[in-house]
Amino acid sequence: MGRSLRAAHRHISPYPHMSMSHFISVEDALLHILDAAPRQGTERVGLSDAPGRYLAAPINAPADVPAFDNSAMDGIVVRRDDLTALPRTLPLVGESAAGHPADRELGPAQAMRISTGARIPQHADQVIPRELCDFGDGEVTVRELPAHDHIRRAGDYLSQGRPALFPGQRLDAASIGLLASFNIAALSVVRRPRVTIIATGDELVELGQEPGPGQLVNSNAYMIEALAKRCGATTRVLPITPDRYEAVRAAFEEACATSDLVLSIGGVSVGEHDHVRRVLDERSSGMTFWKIRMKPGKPLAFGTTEGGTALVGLPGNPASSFVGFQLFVRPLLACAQGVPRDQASLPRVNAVLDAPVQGAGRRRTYLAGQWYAQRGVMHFAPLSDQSSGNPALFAGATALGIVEEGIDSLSAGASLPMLLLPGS
Ligand SMILES: Nc1nc2c(c(=O)[nH]1)N[C@H]1C(S)=C(S)[C@@H](COP(=O)(O)OP(=O)(O)OC[C@H]3O[C@@H](n4cnc5c(N)ncnc54)[C@H](O)[C@@H]3O)O[C@H]1N2
Ligand code: MOO
Repeated sequence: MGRSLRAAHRHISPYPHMSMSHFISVEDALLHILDAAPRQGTERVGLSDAPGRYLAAPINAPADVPAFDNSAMDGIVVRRDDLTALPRTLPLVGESAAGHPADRELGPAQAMRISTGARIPQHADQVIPRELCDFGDGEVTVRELPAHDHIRRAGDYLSQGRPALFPGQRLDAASIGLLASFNIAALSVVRRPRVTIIATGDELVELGQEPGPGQLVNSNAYMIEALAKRCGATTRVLPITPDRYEAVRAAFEEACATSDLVLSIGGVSVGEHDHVRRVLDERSSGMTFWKIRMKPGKPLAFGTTEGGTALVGLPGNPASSFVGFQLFVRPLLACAQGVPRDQASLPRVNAVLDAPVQGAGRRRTYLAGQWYAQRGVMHFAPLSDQSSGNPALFAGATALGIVEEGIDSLSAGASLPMLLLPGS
């Protein structure tokens, strides 16, 4: 794939006179990126270190769940055949409590106290919740027969050997609980992708330094690092790289040696000091594209090295970097960790727009906003200043509203799709 796309890319002039029809669509860009997602190896981790990791191999139930027939209610346990006529009084012959199963079987015309989760004694086949019983001295009267037997049979939830968790599944609290119930203390997960972040720009100063005239803090590196960590990666942020071709090339060289993914920030547009694209092209065995029909985030470069490292050049504007990450890098990191493609992107739902918004002609527009639900209907409230240079834009955003290509404006009340941003 790389070779033919590289050829296609070479055929197209990549510079400013490039027409909009040569820009790649968001969907095509994503397909190319996911085709090149680096494959991660696996490693073993203890259960406490497993939350948020991605399962490497299926986990089958090692035994029936539940492991033994047990009661779903507090009450008594009887033989159903003894309750053909009600009310019926039966002698209480013992108890099966959780953790203390009865040491005897249940005989005919007998009842036994039982608690939720306690083992069903042999020959018993009906639990009666205590609300349907009257207790006397050493006996119990059953007033009513419930419709259900209130017994959780061995293997009802999962039978031994059945697949319970699947490769690519992110280990959340519930799956960690299930693994613990299987008595699994260590397991195989996908190795975390190693991401190196290269911020380029002579105007940048390191966090904690005082910006001089015309300078600003390298804030994007921290935003991108936070996002990459949230997506399961380990991260390394290189010192700020000046706007010199040799410096950008050296930074990429260093990063590629130890990374599954190199993310650069800035210097990817057409300015005289923008060197990322050239370096990325030189390092790639198949640079796949450069410009995407979207706003913000139009200049986004992608390639892969001979060694399989993915290279993404994110634009420098904070909103452009953020959107580029959410649309392309998030799914790339998810797929690299085994998530199926159709689950790798942000969830998309339809919403009602709260205020009028502008589109961007032939580019698809992504708007920062907040979602809320009112009477079962999802709404999208766009934030006020949608400038891609605004570092405050996405700080309060919970959704990305989408204005499709070719739509110049949408009025309040219009329907639009939106992507839901996960909290991070
Ligand atoms: N003649 C043209 N100029 C520009 C075009 C174009 O098509 N023709 N595209 C514009 C668009 S759209 C974008 S997006 C930007 C992207 O440019 P770069 O990726 O080359 O980014 P820079 O020029 O390096 O920086 C843009 C902006 O972002 C600030 N920045 C950069 N890095 C950081 C960082 N790590 N932390 C915080 N802020 C950062 C930088 O100071 C600039 O203000 O190009 C347009 N220009
Ligand atoms: O693509 Mo740029 O991100 O419009 O500012």
